Amino acid sequence: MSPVHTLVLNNGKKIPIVGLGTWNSPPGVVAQAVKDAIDAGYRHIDCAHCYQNEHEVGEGINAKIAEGVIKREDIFVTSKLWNTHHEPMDVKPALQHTLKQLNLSYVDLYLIHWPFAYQKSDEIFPRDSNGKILHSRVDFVDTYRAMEYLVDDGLAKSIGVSNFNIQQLEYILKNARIQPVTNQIECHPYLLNKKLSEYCKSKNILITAYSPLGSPARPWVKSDDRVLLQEPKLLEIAKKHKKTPAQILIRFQMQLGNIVIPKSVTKERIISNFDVFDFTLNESDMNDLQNFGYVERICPMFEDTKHPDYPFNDEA
Ligand SMILES: NC(=O)C1=CN([C@@H]2O[C@H](COP(=O)(O)OP(=O)(O)OC[C@H]3O[C@@H](n4cnc5c(N)ncnc54)[C@H](OP(=O)(O)O)[C@@H]3O)[C@@H](O)[C@H]2O)C=CC1
Ligand SMILES: O=C1CO[C@H](CO)[C@@H](O)[C@@H]1O
Repeated sequence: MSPVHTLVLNNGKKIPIVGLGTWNSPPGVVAQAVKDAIDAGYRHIDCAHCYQNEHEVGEGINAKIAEGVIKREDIFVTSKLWNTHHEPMDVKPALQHTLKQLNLSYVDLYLIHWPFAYQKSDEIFPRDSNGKILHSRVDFVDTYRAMEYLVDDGLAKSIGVSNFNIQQLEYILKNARIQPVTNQIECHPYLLNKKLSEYCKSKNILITAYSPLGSPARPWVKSDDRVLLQEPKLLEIAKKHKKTPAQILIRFQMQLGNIVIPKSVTKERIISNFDVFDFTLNESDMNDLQNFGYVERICPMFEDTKHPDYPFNDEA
């Protein structure tokens, strides 16, 4: 097995650069995907309560621990606090529920999934009788303080945030006792998030890039007929390096200095998406990949735009 390629978080802990995404990975399929990923060399799995498959993800991880392929400490497991559990008193029970689902005693990283809160509910998207999402106001610094206690308790080795904008990060940093180690955000050539990335870099907060392949399973948000994985310039770069377009997009994130979490439940893709350590994109490739122009946000959470903590009102 080749060495695990890692970056160092601002608390000195290591995080494997390439992780397996699990959103939209169906129960009945995802446990095998996790096992295939671990066999292929992945040592980082990105999960979330709202993906509703943590039980099966845990099955995959624990099967590989039981087989002796990995030990618990060899694998980096991330989960995320969902919007319905932002009240400080709900934070620890939410992680305890996730740990029970995963059948693990700690996560390596726990993130606030979004800065905005929904009303407490067992539903992922609680709605009123008109179908409108039931928002609530919880100061996310209060939520974050409850996250800090999870580190004290040893239930989460590191904590961080996801989908936070610069102002929201500044507010966290002003009040944090434990620095967030990462901001997990959408990042790919159609949405580079340059200002936010530069800000995070200046604060020693790593970017974890989600939807790095342009999330092709979300055609419903596309108002344009451009498909990232089929961009002519990307195909040209892939041909030149004898790599797949997906491998180029993953390598692109790595060379930006980001953690990257491509999702797949297809064994061949899981394997090939990890085969990204034996080539380098040159400066001109990197520039070309940063010149596609903004197309659109793949994960805009349109139903939440009126929430005062919605993060994307003044950034592209
Ligand atoms: N914090 C947040 O708010 C968010 C976090 N995330 C995280 O990031 C992960 C990745 O983002 P996601 O939105 O899933 O999108 P990705 O950009 O990772 O794309 C995943 C899709 O691409 C397909 N695919 C995978 N590999 C290849 C390949 N080599 N060639 C062609 N198609 C491929 C997959 O299909 P198949 O599985 O059928 O192979 C799947 O449909 C998520 O799974 C989740 O863990 C995502 C969105 C928001
Ligand atoms: O992580 C995520 C995956 O996609 C979901 C649906 O768009 C989002 O709600 C969530 O943030």
